[in-house]
Amino acid sequence: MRGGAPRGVRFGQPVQPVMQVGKSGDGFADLILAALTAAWWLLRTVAAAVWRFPVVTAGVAVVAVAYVQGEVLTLLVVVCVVVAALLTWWLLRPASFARWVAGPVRRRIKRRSVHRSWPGLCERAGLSLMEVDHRAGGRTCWTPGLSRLRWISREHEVLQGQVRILAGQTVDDVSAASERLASACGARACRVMQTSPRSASITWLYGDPLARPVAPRPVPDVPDCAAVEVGQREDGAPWQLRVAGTHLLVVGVTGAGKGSVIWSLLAGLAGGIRSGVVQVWAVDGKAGMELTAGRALFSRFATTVEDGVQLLEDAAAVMTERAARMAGNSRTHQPTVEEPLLLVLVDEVALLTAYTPDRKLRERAEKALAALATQGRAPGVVLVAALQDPRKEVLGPRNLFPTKVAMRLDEKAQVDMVLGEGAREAGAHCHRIPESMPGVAFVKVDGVREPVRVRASYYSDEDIAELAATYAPSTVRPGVLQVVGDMPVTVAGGEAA
Ligand SMILES: Nc1ncnc2c1ncn2[C@@H]1O[C@H](COP(=O)(O)OP(=O)(O)OP(=O)(O)O)[C@@H](O)[C@H]1O
Repeated sequence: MRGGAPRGVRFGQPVQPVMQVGKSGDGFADLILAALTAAWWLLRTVAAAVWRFPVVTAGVAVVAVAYVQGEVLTLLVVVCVVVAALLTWWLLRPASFARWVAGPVRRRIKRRSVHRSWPGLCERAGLSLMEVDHRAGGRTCWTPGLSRLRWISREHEVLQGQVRILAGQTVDDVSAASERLASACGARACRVMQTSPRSASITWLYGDPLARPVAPRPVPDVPDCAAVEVGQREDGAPWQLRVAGTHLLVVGVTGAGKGSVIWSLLAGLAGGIRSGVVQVWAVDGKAGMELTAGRALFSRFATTVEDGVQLLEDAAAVMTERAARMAGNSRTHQPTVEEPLLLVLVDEVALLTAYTPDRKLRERAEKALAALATQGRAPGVVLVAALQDPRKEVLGPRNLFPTKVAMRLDEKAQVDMVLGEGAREAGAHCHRIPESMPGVAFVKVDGVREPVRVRASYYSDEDIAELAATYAPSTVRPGVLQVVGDMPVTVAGGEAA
């Protein structure tokens, strides 16, 4: 059994002592052995105390030295002066005291307490494995190793470490215990993310950087379509969304903040919209209520179901024509002014599919959406769809969206419906997002096991108006895909062809 014992284990606790004292039958030898054992125990205990409680042991040492030197009074005066100075600081400047004294001390205590209690935590959370040595008659309790424990965000109190999982365990086992690990450590949440087949990063979140609205990000002149910054992640890092070579589905009940994801995305791409490297065709099934404010950013805009379906079919035609041209030459589309990345944005897509009474229109919309979702990625035609109701009969090709954003949802069963099976178990509690936190969501990207909690930047009506006024696409350019009237055409010699 020991041969198969897990490698990389950092904590191993023998539960039953294997070494036995007093079997030699020689009284003097037994005495020496007992004295050596006692000395070894004392040495280990003192070393452990110094290692575990350095401040306390240093304090005891200082008091002992002062006592020996006969300077106890001087020490008392020094201690009183330091305490008085700290008290005055705390009373006069509580914020700077919290920043420079209380915060670091609290974080240090918390980090050490998590590190120290980790073996016990693992045992209570069912993450330990018991190994029985039948020959020696002992048992050893193995717990997953915890290393590199550090605060990755002091401001938001995010503590992260690396867990080396035991042979016979999976990262899912650690994920399943994450809620217990969070409450045992007094954290708001605990997230587990696989980093290699045998290890995972474990993050305890004490503060919540998403508790307050996230301010809009600066608009880059040249957008990075592989990582558009649209908000903040719960670990304090920026939330970046891939746009090129993917499709994005945003789902949430009314008022969940789907609009903020859309506006954040448009703002992140605005530099490209102005230069013409990105083109946005938008459909607002709610008669333009949501998107009209950004009308100037769109090369094409539909506010009725008929126009919306036509727009989707035209986008599918552009996609087919590009794909035919690219066949045999290139497999990835490089956005240029001549052939921009085409973002097809559909707000409340259900109005074109499930809620349209006209069966023919519905079928045309479903066909165009399915074509865009299945073939649009390579030729640079990206579908971004927002939806309130995640049921399959409302939007069929949900699984064809590699990036899914689930905002506040009504029922917990809807979480896996949007993000895929196992997402709720992995911590995506969209049904628990409070109404008071619009813009908060869980994002799941295909190929990444764990959903990530995020909040989109908030754009006020004034921000949107300014965005539209500043970043509207430049006018007609020769040889460029343009929309004239309501039709996409390539303009020759600066005039509509
Ligand atoms: N990221 C955000 N941060 C702070 N507040 C937000 C955010 N997003 C939205 N809100 C607030 O929530 C309200 C509702 O947002 P929004 O209209 O985007 O929701 P929605 O999901 O699009 O709803 P509907 O489906 O009914 O259009 C907004 O008026 C705004 O006040």
